[in-house]
Amino acid sequence: MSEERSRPVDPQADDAERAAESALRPSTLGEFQGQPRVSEQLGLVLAAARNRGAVADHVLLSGPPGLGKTTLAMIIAAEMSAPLRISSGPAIQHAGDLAAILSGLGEGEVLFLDEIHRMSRPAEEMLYLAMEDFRVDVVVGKGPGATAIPIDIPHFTLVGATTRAGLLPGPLRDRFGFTAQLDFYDDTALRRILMRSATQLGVRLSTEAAAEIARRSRGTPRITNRLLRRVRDYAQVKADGTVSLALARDALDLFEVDDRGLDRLDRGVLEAVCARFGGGPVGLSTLAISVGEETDTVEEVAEPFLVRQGFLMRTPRGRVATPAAWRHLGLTAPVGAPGSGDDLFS
Ligand SMILES: Nc1ncnc2c1ncn2[C@@H]1O[C@H](COP(=O)(O)OP(=O)(O)OP(=O)(O)O)[C@@H](O)[C@H]1O
Repeated sequence: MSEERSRPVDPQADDAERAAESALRPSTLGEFQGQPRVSEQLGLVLAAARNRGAVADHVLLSGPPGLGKTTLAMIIAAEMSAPLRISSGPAIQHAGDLAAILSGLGEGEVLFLDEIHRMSRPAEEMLYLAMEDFRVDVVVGKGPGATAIPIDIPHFTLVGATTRAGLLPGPLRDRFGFTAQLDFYDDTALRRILMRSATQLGVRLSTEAAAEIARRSRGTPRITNRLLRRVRDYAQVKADGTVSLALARDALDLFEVDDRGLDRLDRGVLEAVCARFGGGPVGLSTLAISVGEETDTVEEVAEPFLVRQGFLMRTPRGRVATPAAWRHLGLTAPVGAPGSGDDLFS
């Protein structure tokens, strides 16, 4: 398990966690919380396909990890009463891998390709034809004598998922009939997810405790459910299993997730910028050394959330703490420092 993977606020999951998650997945669009626009649009697309007796258009789901792409793929298959096949871009390195998957599909099935942006180029080109004409060209032979034999494949719905829609080549993006960009969830949606998951797990959760866990979940259902499991563990060991507000706070404090969802790494980065570098600007590599982490970890794991929360700015001269960062740490910015009120923020 990597260092980041052991963070309670890591938006990614390993296989063991995915298995634990499967019990908590909503199975219908009605149960899927949040993302109201995506839900409504997708509901319409699927209902229209059902009414026509046709397979649904190909769907592209994009957004950060843990926001529900896999869950939506499962819901699409369930709503279309179709079996779901699951594969991923990294598993398809040769066009032949994809040809095998496609020719093994049944009529109307849903194929979920996670991390579709990581598929190999030849496989991607095969997918264009498959998506458009439900056909694959299998190349037989080599060199000048090679011939492409067209093979019809069943009509299917491709659900592609990517964390980086911008990395998808235009021709692939254009072949999806419906594209949904998933956004971070608001606290109301996360609270609803929590109340449902708590019922599923047999945890008695007060509404105040749910609000507290939601607030610390970084807008990500995966983190919400993980924090709930840890709070549940704490409640089972330290109390009678009932989760009150005070108990939720104690549990989350123990796991070092603060009241805005920052963990030890995030706070370490902010504290370094403020306390050691006077609020910045400080260069990425200096910052990484001062918190004892790799630059990649600081840049890819901690910073995106800190920037999104308005605690940190990336400037051409380096990282700079905002007034909100000083306030969050309970520190006062020295006069003249970024974030002190008499500088660029004032
Ligand atoms: N809208 C939602 N309502 C209820 N639960 C949700 C919702 N979205 C996600 N979840 C829960 O969050 C967890 C993670 O969701 P999911 O695996 O679908 O995310 P993902 O976007 O596919 O992540 P990754 O990109 O890492 O594959 C699951 O346990 C799922 O049940």
